[in-house]
Amino acid sequence: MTIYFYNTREQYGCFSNFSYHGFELDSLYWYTSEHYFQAQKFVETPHLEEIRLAKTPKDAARMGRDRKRPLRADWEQVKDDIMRKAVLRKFEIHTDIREILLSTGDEEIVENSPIDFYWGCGANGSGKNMLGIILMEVREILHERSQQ
Ligand SMILES: Nc1nc(O)c(N)c(N[C@@H]2O[C@H](COP(=O)(O)O)[C@@H](O)[C@H]2O)n1
Repeated sequence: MTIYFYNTREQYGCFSNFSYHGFELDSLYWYTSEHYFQAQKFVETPHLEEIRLAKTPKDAARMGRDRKRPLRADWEQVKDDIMRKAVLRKFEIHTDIREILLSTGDEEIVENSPIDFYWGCGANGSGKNMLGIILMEVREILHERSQQ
């Protein structure tokens, strides 16, 4: 049965990038994977630190999407790998949610976002669901590691 997630307060909310599962990555501490993802839009500029320290993941997303801050030129080419890196780190570090991810077995995982047709499935289910796909990739990596 397909596993849907979106709101951090609902079942499987830990799969959302907005869940408070912090980690160290690139020698810096990140409150959430959303903070990390949004800040990477501005590498080598002061906006990275500004977003890293955003009070909430919602603030980090708002700041990262605000085009008053110039987006790095290669963003479309690198964004999927940046998301992979952040999501893998999050589930490597936090044993409790790693177990939740592994407990989903081979089920399809879908970010049930009514507005996001890239990372989620969008309002009518036709979205790419890239975050769900990345979560399934990370699950596979962690499952293989757990068998070694
Ligand atoms: N909770 C939540 N609210 C939204 O408005 C969203 N769009 C999402 N989806 C997440 O947004 C992040 C990507 O943002 P960009 O638009 O590419 O900057 C990513 O974490 C999606 O999972 N979630």
